[in-house]
Amino acid sequence: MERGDIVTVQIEDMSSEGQGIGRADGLVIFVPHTVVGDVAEVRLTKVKKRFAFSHLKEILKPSEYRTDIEPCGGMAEGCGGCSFFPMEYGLQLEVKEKQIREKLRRLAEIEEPPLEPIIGMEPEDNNGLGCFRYRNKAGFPVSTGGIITRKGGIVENLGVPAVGFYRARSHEVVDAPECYLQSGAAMAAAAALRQFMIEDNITGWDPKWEKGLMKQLIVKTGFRTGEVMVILTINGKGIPNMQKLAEMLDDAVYEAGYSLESIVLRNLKGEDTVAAGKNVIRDQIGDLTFEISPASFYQVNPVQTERLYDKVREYCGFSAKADACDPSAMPEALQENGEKPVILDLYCGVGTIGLYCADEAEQIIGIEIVKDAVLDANRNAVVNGIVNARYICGKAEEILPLYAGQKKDSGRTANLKEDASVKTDPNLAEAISRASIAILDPPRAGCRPELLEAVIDLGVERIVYVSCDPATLARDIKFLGEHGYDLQEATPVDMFPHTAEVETVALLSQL
Ligand SMILES: C[S@@+](CC[C@H](N)C(=O)[O-])C[C@H]1O[C@@H](n2cnc3c(N)ncnc32)[C@H](O)[C@@H]1O
Repeated sequence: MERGDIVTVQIEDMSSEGQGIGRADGLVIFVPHTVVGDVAEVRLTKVKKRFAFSHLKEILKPSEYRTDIEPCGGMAEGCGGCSFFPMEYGLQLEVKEKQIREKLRRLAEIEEPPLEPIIGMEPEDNNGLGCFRYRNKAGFPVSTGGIITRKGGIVENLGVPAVGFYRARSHEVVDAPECYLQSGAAMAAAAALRQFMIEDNITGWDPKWEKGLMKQLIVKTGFRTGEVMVILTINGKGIPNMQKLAEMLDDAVYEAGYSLESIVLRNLKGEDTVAAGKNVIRDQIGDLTFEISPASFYQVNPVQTERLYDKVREYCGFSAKADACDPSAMPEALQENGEKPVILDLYCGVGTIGLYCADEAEQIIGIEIVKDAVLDANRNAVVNGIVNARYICGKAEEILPLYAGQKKDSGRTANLKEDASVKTDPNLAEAISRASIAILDPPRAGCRPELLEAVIDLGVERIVYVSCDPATLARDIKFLGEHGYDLQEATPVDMFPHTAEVETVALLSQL
């Protein structure tokens, strides 16, 4: 078969990027915008030895698993964000669970992975919106279809402002007056910015010439507090008529039922300046309050975050948040004397997971690379009256090995590994040497081997691994398995309905 051939395929499976997978003439064929059970006519666009990519020409027979919900305006325009949207939500969950099982089989080499059923969203979640409008963070790229520089240096827009999303597999910005995933506050702020750009003839970022003012709008919403932060990434020092924009954003967010608490300008180097209001917004998870800075990570699906963190508590050996610690579920060494464990919260962000478990810990020690997030984490401990949490700013894979090295070399302190830039604190070193639980929640790339080796050297009893990429999770589980930590159980949590993304929490312990 070759490029340009027209082929009929039955879709049998889904790829981790959300494309349908069919077979013809011994070739695996990836087909966008299809669902398991569809029969589709496709044109091959790239043909390799074993697989081919294709363009969907026509659905000849629709799958029974197709949703009957109309796509939103953005999707109709080609927004590539919701690749799982055509599938009924129940099938989305099945596909995600299957993908994790297969990754654990293939990459972690576990024949029968101990995988629990995926935790999906319920129809009554999110004030009855179920698995829609669940996101508390929206990032809208901005464009005016390019810009042109006239004689005399006057810069003009070539098109009208689009505040939206990238077209699938491209950097073209698609305007999206509607999106099924974003909060009302995010969509209202996007509409206000679009209107302001039209009225005040503001230029949009043009990547070709690296010119134009407005590059990106980010809206963070505290679902439990209603507080909203708007971050505008701009190519310049300020926005002409900023006061007018601030008022338009404030009115729009208020009308949507939220409260605009902060407007931040971010330059192209990623440096933030508060243009109006506060430098943080607040939100709540369970009975705890969190302050979140512009640059800090915060989980995007608040309903599922509580379920995710409750699963983390369960895997740490703690019972549900409101109940007392269940001693029979605690790490063995701690069961005898009823001691509480020292918990490492690695890649801790604003401290959420560790602080959520702090009532059952002797001490929480968090490590995080983003300085503002570490400052947030320290304040969040204080805001919640938590006194047993400490935070270190730096790369987890550099900091933890320094401390783990001390435990390994104990008795030979003269030979301690020392890094000129990072001084180890003897009190922290003593606490870290007694850590019995390590919570790992790395970015998509997973953990560096140096970090995993340090966790292994510390000899913790439990590793609770929270992952947003099943492939790197499976790779790290394999590594940990080779060093004495067995996968006991894993639970997928659907943090990102309608997209191909999925979160997993895994419990590993020593053999
Ligand atoms: C997936 S987030 C998890 C944050 C937090 N546990 C939560 O639930 O909100 C990953 C965090 O790791 C941080 N990070 C990324 N690379 C890191 C590194 N090498 N060392 C420490 N932290 C890192 C990011 O800034 C981010 O806050």
